[in-house]
This record gives sequence, C-alpha cells and structure tokens, in this order.
Amino acid sequence: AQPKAAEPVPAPMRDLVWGKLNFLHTTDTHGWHAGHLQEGQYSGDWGDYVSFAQHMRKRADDLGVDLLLVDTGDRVEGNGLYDASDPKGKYYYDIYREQDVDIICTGNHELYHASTADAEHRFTVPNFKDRYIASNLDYIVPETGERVPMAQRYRKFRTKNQKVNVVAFGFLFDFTGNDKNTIVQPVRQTIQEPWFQKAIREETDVFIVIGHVGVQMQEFKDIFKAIRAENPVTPILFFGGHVHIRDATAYDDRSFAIASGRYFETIGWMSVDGVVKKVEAPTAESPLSFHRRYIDNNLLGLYHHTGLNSKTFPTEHGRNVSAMITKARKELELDYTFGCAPKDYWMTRAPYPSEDSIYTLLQQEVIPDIAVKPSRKDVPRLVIANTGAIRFDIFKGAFTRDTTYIVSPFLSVLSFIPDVPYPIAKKVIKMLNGAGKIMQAETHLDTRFMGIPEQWALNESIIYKNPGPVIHDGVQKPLDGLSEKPRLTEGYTTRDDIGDDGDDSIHANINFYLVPNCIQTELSFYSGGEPDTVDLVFLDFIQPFVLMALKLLGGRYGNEHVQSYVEGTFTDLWAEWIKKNWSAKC
Ligand SMILES: O=c1ccn([C@@H]2O[C@H](COP(=O)(O)O)[C@@H](O)[C@H]2O)c(=O)[nH]1
Repeated sequence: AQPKAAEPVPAPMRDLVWGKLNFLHTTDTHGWHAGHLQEGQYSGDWGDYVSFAQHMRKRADDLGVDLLLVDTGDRVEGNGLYDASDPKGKYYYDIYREQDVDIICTGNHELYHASTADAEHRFTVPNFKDRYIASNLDYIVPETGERVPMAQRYRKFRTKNQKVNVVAFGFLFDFTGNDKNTIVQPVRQTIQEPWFQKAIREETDVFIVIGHVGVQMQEFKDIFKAIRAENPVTPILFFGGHVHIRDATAYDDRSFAIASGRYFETIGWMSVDGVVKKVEAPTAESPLSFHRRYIDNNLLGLYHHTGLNSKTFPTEHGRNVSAMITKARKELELDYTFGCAPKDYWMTRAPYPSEDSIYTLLQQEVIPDIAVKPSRKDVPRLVIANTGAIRFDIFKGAFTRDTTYIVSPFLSVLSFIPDVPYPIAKKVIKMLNGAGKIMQAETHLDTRFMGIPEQWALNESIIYKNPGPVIHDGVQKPLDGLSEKPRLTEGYTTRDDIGDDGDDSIHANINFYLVPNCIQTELSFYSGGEPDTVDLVFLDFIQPFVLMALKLLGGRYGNEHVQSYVEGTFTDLWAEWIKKNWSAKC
C-alpha cells in the first residue's frame, strides 16, 4: 500500500476454491493503481497485486494447476495517477505493465479521445504483445490512415502446468462514443466474420472470452450462442466488466461468467475443475465445476489468501512497483490539498435530493457558482449535468488534486444553446430522465448512458433494514447496538445469479439509492412569471441527448446552434470552486 494509505481493516473471510484452471481478474481500474488511500479495505496498490500474483502463481505451480491473469479494460480515466499528468498517463503505462497479465483487452475509456487510443496502441499493446486481444476493434494508423486491427483478433495457447489448450477472444461492447482513430465493429457482425467462424472451430479444450462487456449484456450472450452452437460440451469462460459491479452468471451448465467491479476495489477470482481436457473425452454429463470470489483489495485479505503476513507478503518486484507509484504521486503532487470537505457526500449511499447527496451539492452549491457566463449572467438559464459525470463519493477531510480527478476526471465542458423557448426547454430534463424508450426507439440513443454505470442493471433502490456500521471515520460501531455481534465494516454484500456467497470478506450492507440520469439547476429566474426563452446549458458529453430531446419536443436545433458557455473543463471549474468555498485547513 502507499505510505499515506489508510490501515487495512479486518473482516471475516471466505476462502478461495482452487481448480485446475484459476484466474485473477481486474477490470475498470480507471487509474486507481495506487489503491484507495482513504479506504483501508481497498488500500492495496498495484505493487501489492504484483506480490499477490507472484505468490498465487507459486501456489499454482506447487499444486500443478494453472493461474492466469486477465484484465478487461477501462484502465484509464478516473484517478490523478493517470489524469493529472501532461500528457495523461505519463507514469501509468510503465506502472501498469509491471503486472504479468496473460489476457488483456480494451475498454471504452481507452477510446473516447484519439490521444488515449494512440497511447494504448503505442504503449499497452506492445507491452503485452501476443497477450493483447482486439476481436472487434480496429485502429487507424495516423501516418498512413490505414485501418489495422488494434491487436490480434484471438489467441491460441497452452497453459503451463495442466497443458490445457485455450482459444481466447477479447471484445468490447457495441460502443459508439469512440474518437475518429478507432473503429468498433458491432459484436453481431464480428461473430459472422470468417476469422471468428474459423476460430470457434479450432481444436481446443476451453474457450476464454474476455470483454469490456457486462456479463448480462446481449453482446456476451450472442458470443456464447455462436461458440456453443459449434462446441456442445467445451467449457466457455467469460470475464466481463464495464458496468462497475460485482456480478456472475452461467449461460449454461458448462459456461461461467464473472465481472469484477471497479476502481481496483476488487480482484476477481474464478476457478474451473473437473473434466476440462478434450483427451478425457468429455460428454455433456462429465463433471465440471466453477467457483467465483470477489476479493476485496485489502492487504489483510491478500495475506489471508496467501497464508503470509506484512513481513513475508511483499516481494521485491511488488515493493519496487509500489515505490514507482509513490514517486509518480509525489511528482504529480497528488496530495496537494485544495480544501477540506466538511462532510461526506455520497453518489448512491444517500437519496437524491438530500443534504448528503453529491448531486444536491452540485445542483445547489457548485453549479450556481460555476455556470456563469459574464456576458449573459442575468439571462435565465437551465443548467443540466449528467450524473455519470460524477465518478466517486467525496469523503470528509482533505480534498486533494487526486480527489479532483477521482470525482470528476473527464474533459467535459459546459456548452449552451441561447434563447430556447422556455415551454420547450423546461421539458428537456423530463425527457432525459424519463423518456428512455422513446429516445431509443427514435434514435438508438440509450439514455442510461448519461447516468452512472453502477445502476445500469437496477430498476429500484436497494434499501436494507439494517444498514451496517460506518467505520469511515475510523470509529466502528456494533451492529444493532449489540456488542457481541460481529463488528462488520460496510462494504460489498453481493447477490448474483450464483448466490450471495461471492464476496471474500463479509461486510455490513450499504444502501443504494437510484439517481436520475441528469440533474438540473434553474438560474437567474426572475419572480413573477415564466421567461419566454432561456439559455439551455449542458455538459457537452450529453449534447446528442439534449439535441434529440429538443427535436422530440418540437425544437429545431442541431450541432451548429451549440456554443461554448464558459472556459475550462468541468473538472477545473470544480477544483476552483473547492479552493474558494472549502478553503479551511483540515
Ligand atoms: O466524458 C465522459 C465520459 C463518460 N461519462 C460517463 O461515464 C459513463 C461510462 O462509464 P464506464 O466507466 O465506461 O462504465 C458514461 O455512461 C457516462 O455516464 C461522462 O459523463 N463523461
């Protein structure tokens, strides 16, 4: 862990179940390779993961089984370690490559900006060579304009100890928000391609499909169907991501799929045992078993799973990687404090609106100050922000340069359309929040894309009768006020299609309150009647949705009507606001 990280916190543990094939899985790490410095239960850093993987590989060798490491993308955007440097990722690429990942693919965040996709192609693809797979992603070479596969389409290999033959794919969901230098081929088209049809007919013991795709998403189901049609009994293993949740499912009894959360809070574990190899002549009845665990990135848990302790756990390689991170954080001045958050502000742990909601803070305090265009400051305006633009909670205490990127990493800016008739403009927010079906039918725009990924698969809030004790401030209170009950820390209490025993650490529940796709602030409205027109201000990320909503409401607006509202990214404006408004020392 990093020198200033919170101490790890103990929790009752569930053990890992080993099989012939075993996997460690990371996804959606979003630059959190220094770990969570403010949360002891996720404070392991990339160096600790390097140490952990070394010990686990040794264990696999001792047992004569295999361990493979998988990463399913969105490694960038979301933390100062990636975002605070110029160029972005100056330190990240060298830190990330220190982990010996066996199968790796691309996420959508590697593609939003041409510069990010270029860096991925220049650094991570060659760093991982034949272990990088891009089944449905092409790259446009800047010098020649030539369209080439981002990496190989699929990979065939044999595992070290069990000599299991593997055919592996690496997919991205049908993403359309990529910049001009990449092309994402829809999965349904890709699986018709001759190379894919050939690959699924290769002689193999196991298929491994890694993807930046939620395990409940149609893309994975389509891939499964295509492979299974040709391979009635071959095990098919899926490693997914994108939706930032812990999840697992089985598409049939000889397949298994896991998604391993977000922000390096989780290291996913999957194991497969039974009749895995073709030479054992498997039939549909041959025994095959799958296990999954969501390992908290908590040092005490990593010690538990390796049977080691604080002295014996860190390897030389792991220590060196932790030191690289410390050096990078120092050079980036990530601990530089802009101000002091007076309390915790939650994305989904508190209802919106409420005084503890980060969106209420944004709507009522931040936006009124930052959404001001001097030349039009008295013009009535509606300011719309998508909730997905906020990526993490704010914890009471120091608000650092790192926190700025953790909360708001994107390069979004405030844009506006001047003088929109108010009767139309006032209905836009309702359309963005409630008319998903109409929008999708008209345009294939999925309005959930404006909201937070964590709730894409949720229809209602999850409210527990006995939410757990808060130890965030370091003071742990007993559950239900009964001191003899176990003192659980708040954390993941995952329920997936397999059951409710997936988490390696037993935690107290956390409530999850649904939030809308977008929030709106009304500014400079005068009393005594409605304005005829307003300036419609919005984050540029949601521009296609706003234009579509206006169109559906009878307004005739296109990209040509959109203008810049204020200078600077939303992230910079937040940081300025914090400096001015939370200037007290902690
Ligand atoms: O510029 C941006 C980019 C993304 N978002 C939000 O993020 C999610 C996608 O998050 P994943 O990590 O890829 O799951 C997107 O739906 C937006 O809500 C944004 O607001 N601005």
